[in-house]
Amino acid sequence: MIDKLIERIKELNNPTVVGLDPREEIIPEFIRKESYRKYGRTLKGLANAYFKFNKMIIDEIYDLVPAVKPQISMYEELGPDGIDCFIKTIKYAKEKNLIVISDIKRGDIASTAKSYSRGHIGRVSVGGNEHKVFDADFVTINGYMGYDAISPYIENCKELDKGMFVLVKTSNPNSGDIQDLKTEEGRYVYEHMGELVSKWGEELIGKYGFSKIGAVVGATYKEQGKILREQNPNTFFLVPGYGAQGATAEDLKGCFNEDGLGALINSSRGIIAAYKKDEYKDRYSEEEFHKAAREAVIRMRQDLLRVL
Ligand SMILES: O=C(O)c1cc(=O)[nH]c(=O)n1[C@@H]1O[C@H](COP(=O)(O)O)[C@@H](O)[C@H]1O
Repeated sequence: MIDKLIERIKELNNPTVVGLDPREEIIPEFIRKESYRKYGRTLKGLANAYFKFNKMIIDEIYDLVPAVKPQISMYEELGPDGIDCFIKTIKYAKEKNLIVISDIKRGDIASTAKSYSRGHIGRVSVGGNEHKVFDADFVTINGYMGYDAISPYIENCKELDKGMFVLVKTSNPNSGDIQDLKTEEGRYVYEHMGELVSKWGEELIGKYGFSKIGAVVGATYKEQGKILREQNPNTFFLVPGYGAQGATAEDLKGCFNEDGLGALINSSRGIIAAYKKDEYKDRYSEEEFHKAAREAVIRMRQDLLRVL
């Protein structure tokens, strides 16, 4: 799947992934009203609104970007209806030939991780009957519990051609609380985690020289991105932080190698809530939120290609 992702990035000349992180406050009123009329102001009503929102965004950007990244928290908090919307969103995105990164950031002991892996990128067996549940192409994983917390996903990555992105240097303001501590050898913890991820992925390297096991490297940490890129030539980066978190194209340039590969840049609020921003408000109505999202994708691509 990492090879397919790289091929799609090359075909579209666009290393962008759109984060599908719906929140009630960014769903346009016409979608909320219609859904609440049908299902009431209920969790089901909001989950239905999320799917309508996601579908309109996907229909507007599927020809421009290689991937989407639904963040499971926004769906989980709505309970079963939210999970149903998450599953329907993944399914619809894949029907539109989009690669799906399920942002689940799971981390647990091997026996538990096995269930996460089976549900999200594997198959669940019921009386010998194999079921695909979430069926994402990639998942995000927290590997700070060590190798046994990620090893159960490797089997599915190998057998079912899936992938994962392991947290290495996260984009949040306090990532340094742990990730910037120094090891006995005098390296930063994030460097050590980067090296572990490289090692964990060395058996899964595809034809473009990148492993199915990638790393999450925040665009908000320019120097660290450059260091990690140099230290881990076979590790593909999922790079959040652009746009809403303040990172710019210059900040993330170091995440790419000299061939302009090696990173997939995420933007969630910057794309799906573009219509609420001043530079879009006067040209797009709420009903045209998906058109604003398309323009935001086009502008992001131009911004990225400017530095590549
Ligand atoms: O795993 C992630 O995707 C992730 C890692 C990280 O270090 N920082 C980070 O922001 N993310 C996710 O990337 C998305 C960023 O959203 P925006 O800030 O709206 O573009 C959210 O879904 C976050 O959960």
